[in-house]
Amino acid sequence: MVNSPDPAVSIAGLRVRRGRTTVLDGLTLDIPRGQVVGLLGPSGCGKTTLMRAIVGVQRIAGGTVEVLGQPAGSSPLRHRVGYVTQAASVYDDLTVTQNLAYFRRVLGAGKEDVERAIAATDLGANAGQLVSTLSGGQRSRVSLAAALLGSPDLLVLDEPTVGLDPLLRADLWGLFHRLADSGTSLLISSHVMDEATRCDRLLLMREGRILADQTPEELLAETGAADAEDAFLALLRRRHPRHALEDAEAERADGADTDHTEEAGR
Ligand SMILES: Nc1ncnc2c1ncn2[C@@H]1O[C@H](COP(=O)(O)OP(=O)(O)OP(=O)(O)O)[C@@H](O)[C@H]1O
Repeated sequence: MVNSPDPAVSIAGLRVRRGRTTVLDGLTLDIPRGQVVGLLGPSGCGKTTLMRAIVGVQRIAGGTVEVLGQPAGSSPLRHRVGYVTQAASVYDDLTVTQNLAYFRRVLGAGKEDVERAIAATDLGANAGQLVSTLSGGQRSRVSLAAALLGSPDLLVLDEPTVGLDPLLRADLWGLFHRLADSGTSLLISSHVMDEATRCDRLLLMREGRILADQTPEELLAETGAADAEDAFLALLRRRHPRHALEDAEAERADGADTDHTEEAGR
């Protein structure tokens, strides 16, 4: 983990509408450099939308997004930001090596990058295999390998560990931390709460808002919860207005003689 005073990403007052929905409504946050930052929250809370805004492919309705000191999506960032979407974005009718050789040429990265990316994602045994014959997990690792070409300064990975077995997940988190140790900044989304403790820092998101922006240790200490899932629920009760309202309504429905001692301590 490398600390730096300049954030990798700096977001102020970000508003995004998708269709008729306001998905992000005034989001402000910084993502530090050289750390593995987890973006966690339930399905539909806006994780992908936030990532799209950071890589500069999302139309925004207001606010600013700066990446590595430049406006998100600007041309100097083209080779400095790697993005892996949830859908594998590699060619089925090419082998792993052919895919990476193609993307390397597009990016203008060095030839040695192909071998390095294959080794980092543990795809050596599959290098000569057509992507159409790979398993889902192997295929998503090819997308990740493609994102590693050219050694980007910021990697934005949308649910990279979905569908992977526990051993592969552990290997990938090991790779993420090695990349962070060498100075890469990583933003990794997941809706699997038990991945929270693998991150240097966490952004917990709910309905387009950031509920928490802290280290896993701080989150557990602050909430007194045993794990990230419980911490998330505790934060929801404390901080999320809609749930606070629902709790209050439930209490009112319970009647005037309810004992509120426990509720007050939350
Ligand atoms: N193209 C679109 N048009 C309209 N609404 C959209 C569009 N894409 C996403 N949304 C809505 O925006 C909200 C946030 O979606 P987003 O994909 O950012 O969530 P997410 O947290 O990444 O979810 P998941 O974990 O399921 O990928 C959701 O309510 C979704 O229905």
